[in-house]
Amino acid sequence: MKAPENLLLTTKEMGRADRAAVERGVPGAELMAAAGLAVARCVERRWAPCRTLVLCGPGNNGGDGFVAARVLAAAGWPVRLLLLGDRDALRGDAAHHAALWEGAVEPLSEAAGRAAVEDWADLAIDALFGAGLSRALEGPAAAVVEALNRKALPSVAVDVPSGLSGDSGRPLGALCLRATATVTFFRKKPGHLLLPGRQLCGDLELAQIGVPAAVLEEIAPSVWENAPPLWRDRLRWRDPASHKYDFGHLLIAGGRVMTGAARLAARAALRCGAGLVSLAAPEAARGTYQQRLDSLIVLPADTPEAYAALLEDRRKSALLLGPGLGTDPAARLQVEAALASGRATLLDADALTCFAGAPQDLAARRKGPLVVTPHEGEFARLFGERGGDKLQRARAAAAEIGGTLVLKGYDSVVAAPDGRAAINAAAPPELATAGAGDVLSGVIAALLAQGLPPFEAAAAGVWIQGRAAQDFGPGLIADDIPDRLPAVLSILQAEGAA
Ligand SMILES: NC(=O)C1=CN([C@@H]2O[C@H](COP(=O)(O)OP(=O)(O)OC[C@H]3O[C@@H](n4cnc5c(N)ncnc54)[C@H](O)[C@@H]3O)[C@@H](O)[C@H]2O)[C@@H](O)CC1
Ligand SMILES: Nc1ncnc2c1ncn2[C@@H]1O[C@H](COP(=O)(O)OP(=O)(O)O)[C@@H](O)[C@H]1O
Ligand SMILES: [K+]
Repeated sequence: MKAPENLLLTTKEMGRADRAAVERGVPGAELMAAAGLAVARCVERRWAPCRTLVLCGPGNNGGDGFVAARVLAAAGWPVRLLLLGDRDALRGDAAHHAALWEGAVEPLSEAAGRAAVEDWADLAIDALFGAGLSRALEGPAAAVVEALNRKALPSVAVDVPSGLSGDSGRPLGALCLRATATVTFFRKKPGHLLLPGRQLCGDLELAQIGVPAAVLEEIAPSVWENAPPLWRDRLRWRDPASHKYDFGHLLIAGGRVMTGAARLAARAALRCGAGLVSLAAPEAARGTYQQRLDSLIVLPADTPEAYAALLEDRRKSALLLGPGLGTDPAARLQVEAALASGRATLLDADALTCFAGAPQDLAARRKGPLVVTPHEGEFARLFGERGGDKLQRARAAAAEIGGTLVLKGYDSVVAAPDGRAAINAAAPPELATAGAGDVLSGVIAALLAQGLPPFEAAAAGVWIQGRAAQDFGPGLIADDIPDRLPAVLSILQAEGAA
């Protein structure tokens, strides 16, 4: 299985992993002991001993809390433990570890929870609900989470902050803990990476607790955190025998007015290793396109027919349309010609708007590999308002158009039509600037031109663009990104060779 270390598990899949581990002879109580120990170690690493309130729920998340409380108390920390529900109602491994806790078990009522937070605790461990949360927080759990958030008390959440869905990254009701840190086990969940979950988790730590990686084979999950192991071996590097045509020829369609967008894409594509980059443009704009980028080939395309004629050269291995293209009928005809050519095609921005409200038309015209890169606004324009979380919407839309879809943002989702998906968690918010998406489209299109399959090209492109913008800080503009791409590529090349 590809990149198993980056796989994300839904809460249901994590439950299966847990059961599969037990079936393979790893006792559940040991998994819980390791989970609680990891939580305690996280606390010890981050804070000096201080008054620590452990909030335990009625399920196994609470069981982890009992273990963490025991470890910290044994190390001399002042610990109070408040339990939601009846101690006698605890089952299985949670009951086992509760029995090993020698301190007091105080009932968690609304008043007791609030008072402990307001008058006593320096720090809280949230072991109320994890994967088993099935509805909005209410009663004492809601009251204590509300008090924690109001006081902004430092907190470590076990598995997920209570109130959050580990699958969607959204709170199940109005309330969710805003944790300082979250410790999760075996593999991350989509809700740890999707917004707002990623921010509600605070710093995320992943702990290995003894679940054997082999259980992943029977579960066969298909969602990953986007990272190089998923696609690094597909990247192409030059060697002494290399010829520019080995690295593909990308053709970008340039519009008449917004010429900066396609220029940004072209510069990024050249920096990302495409052997040749050509830009087809109407006469009025050709001079502008040629400025400041001598390695770009500018070709005449005054009509959709002239553009289509350029596609007869079979060496053009990928097509990019959208940035600055315009949305007039001629633009739509150009996009149709590209789709009909069967060439690997990336559609962004205006090229997607040409199919507003009619994704079925796009799907019907597609003859070859396709990547589309909408932001939320373009997504809504193309597909209409859709329900579901970001991951669900991206996967459904990708299946519908038969192409790979990148739903952009801080938590970009890359979804393939076969159900594979990657969630990106390595993009700085400074990318929220005009033209950053044009750079992304150039990066992905360059990888398509070099022969990467659409899902890998899109996932790699999203990661590479994010990394190139990392650590720049305030003031980043899209023009800064292309020239920072080579450094990212050098690192990837070195890692691949290692
Ligand atoms: N590999 C694993 O899966 C492991 C899981 N462990 C822990 O086990 C947790 C999952 O345990 P559970 O499945 O028991 O689930 P939880 O402990 O998250 O919660 C389940 C319980 O809460 C109740 N409940 C759900 N929503 C409620 C609400 N809004 N108000 C009141 N009660 C509510 C349910 O009826 C059930 O009794 C994980 O999050 C993790 O912390 C660890 O013990 C280690 C191993
Ligand atoms: N808050 C954010 N954090 C991280 N990345 C972001 C954020 N907002 C936007 N981006 C990224 O910046 C790029 C913006 O693309 P887009 O909205 O198409 O802009 P434009 O059309 O101006 O180029 C995308 O790669 C997107 O994922
Ligand atoms: K929790």
